[in-house]
Amino acid sequence: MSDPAASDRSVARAIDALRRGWAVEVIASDGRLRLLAVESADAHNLAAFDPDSDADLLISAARAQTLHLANQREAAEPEAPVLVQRERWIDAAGAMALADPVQDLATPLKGPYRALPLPRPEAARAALRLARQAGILPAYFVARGEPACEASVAADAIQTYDGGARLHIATRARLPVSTAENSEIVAFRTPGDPREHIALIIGDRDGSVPVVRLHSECLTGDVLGSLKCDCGPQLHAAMHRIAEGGWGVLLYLRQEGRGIGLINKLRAYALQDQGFDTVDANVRLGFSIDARDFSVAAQMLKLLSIPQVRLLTNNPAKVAGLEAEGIGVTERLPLAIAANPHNARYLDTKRDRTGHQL
Ligand SMILES: Nc1nc2c(ncn2[C@@H]2O[C@H](COP(=O)(O)OP(=O)(O)OP(=O)(O)O)[C@@H](O)[C@H]2O)c(=O)[nH]1
Ligand SMILES: [Zn+2]
Repeated sequence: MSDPAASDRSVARAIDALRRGWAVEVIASDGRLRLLAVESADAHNLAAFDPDSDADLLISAARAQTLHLANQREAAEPEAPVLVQRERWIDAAGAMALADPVQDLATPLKGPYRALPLPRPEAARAALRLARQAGILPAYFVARGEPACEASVAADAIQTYDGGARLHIATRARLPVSTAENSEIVAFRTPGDPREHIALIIGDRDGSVPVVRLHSECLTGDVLGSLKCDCGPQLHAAMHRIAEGGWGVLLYLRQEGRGIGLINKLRAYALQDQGFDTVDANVRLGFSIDARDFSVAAQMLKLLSIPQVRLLTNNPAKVAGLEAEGIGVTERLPLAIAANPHNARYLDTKRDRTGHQL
């Protein structure tokens, strides 16, 4: 598809369809797959999609490995697709138990499952990517027949999908906050993504390079005061640091759960309750360790006419993400928060496994 807007539109429609439990067709150079997301399947839509109960299941290699389906060549790469033969006893709930590692303790695995050769790997890979973009578990029923599909999308469109294209400032207003009475909120909108990012500009622009914080949304930490992470205290510490420096900007990015969405983050928490760390939990669910794209933050800074920043972060990926998009990071300012018994392991894992520095 040559028109980027039309291409993004087809992906947006497919994402919407998946979340609603509607069938989607993914078309690649190696063929087409007709798919129903396991997460949004129920007896009703599954019967319409798969009247003969012979649809196979597509899952991530990470999940296949947990299910001991190790006979897949691609199993070394956790996000790769694996096709599993659907046994007749696997209904919608059974498929969810197969797809969702959180249920493993409550629903001892029935198995054995049988992996099948993957006839259309390019289409399958694109389909799993699409599920991750939709914030649902990367797991599908794959029709053998030709059920009607609500949306049809090309693998190339999924690959190049840019939900953040055409970001613009939608509105701005004064917003006195407890940390800084002299603040202004700026709201951003993009047609392809319902997530509305915001910037809080603290103080008056004075020509100096501003202190900037990129904060990824964390409902549990920011709003509920969760002790499992450091987000809430980091958010407030950052606002104080910016206010002390005279002027600066907090970018509040709606990238919940490092970009996998709230529900999948809570699934990761359930796996952490079972002993997995934050990195392994993401991978076990079939996601990458960090699914965020910091280029949206760079776009926001450009729209605010801020070419250079002093960045409050321990995460080198944020520095690299801004610099890759042409924002100068003149200084990195660490943002350390005292650990508590609930988040000590999380903070250690960030340091040891995701390259966070202090
Ligand atoms: N998937 C997942 N996300 C988590 C977990 N704990 C916290 N998060 C999310 O991680 C993100 C943390 O965001 P930030 O504090 O901005 O980023 P950071 O990578 O920690 O980097 P700095 O704080 O800047 O050093 C938020 O989106 C949280 O919702 C977890 O266990 N799993
Ligand atoms: Zn958090």
